[in-house]
Amino acid sequence: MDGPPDAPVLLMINSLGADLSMWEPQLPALTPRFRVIRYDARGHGRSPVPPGRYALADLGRDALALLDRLGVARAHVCGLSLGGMTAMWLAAHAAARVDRLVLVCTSALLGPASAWAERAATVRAEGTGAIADAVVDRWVTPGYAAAHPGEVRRLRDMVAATPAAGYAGACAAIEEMDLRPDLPGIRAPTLVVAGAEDPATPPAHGALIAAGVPGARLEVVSPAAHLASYERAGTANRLILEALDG
Ligand SMILES: O=C(O)CC1=CCC(=O)O1
Repeated sequence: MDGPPDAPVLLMINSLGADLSMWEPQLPALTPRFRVIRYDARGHGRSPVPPGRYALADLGRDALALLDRLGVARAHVCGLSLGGMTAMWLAAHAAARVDRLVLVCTSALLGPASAWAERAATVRAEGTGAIADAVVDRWVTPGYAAAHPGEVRRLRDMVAATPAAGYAGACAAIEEMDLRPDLPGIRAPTLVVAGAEDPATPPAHGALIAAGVPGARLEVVSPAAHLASYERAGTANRLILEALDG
């Protein structure tokens, strides 16, 4: 946890193939105002890696268990991609625990299901190293990659360090997810952030969420690919602060 102990709590949830370090570019801007809780989603980073397929509800209940353990009754929630899906699940199924929502480069329905099954099978057979380059190609724009080779190596290493069973288990959660019916019931004030050049969850996915959640607002950041909060940290931080402070 980072930030003043008595500040409002902000829970940040990582994407598929990432760990809690993906939020490091947010810390200098957010920790003066918020008690920031970052954690590794199940199957990722240093969290346990249960065998088998995960469901989005598993990931959501993990987040609730963490809040319970930390004695946090209610938090703002910010998630990117799979983390954003978990955040939407929380807002829909545990509304009393969620204050405001920031959904970054995410989707309410991310098909085709067969692609997730195939990716999981590849990872189980060959490891996460086999897909790491392709994943990072979707995370940052070519311009950013050319200018920041060290960051690209770091991101690639993060993907490759994700346990294969955890990555594959989380693919199943995306394969089976359809949050579209939940969107109209979300009452948390919601900001949706999309990356204009995101090939994984293009802005149309963010637009669908913003159209479905009452009162939600969409911001499209450019140039930015899937890891928009990493590539365009300054813009993302400003938007997050506006959404949570407003
Ligand atoms: O790796 C990708 O294709 C992008 C992605 C989808 C869900 C997620 O968390 O990352």
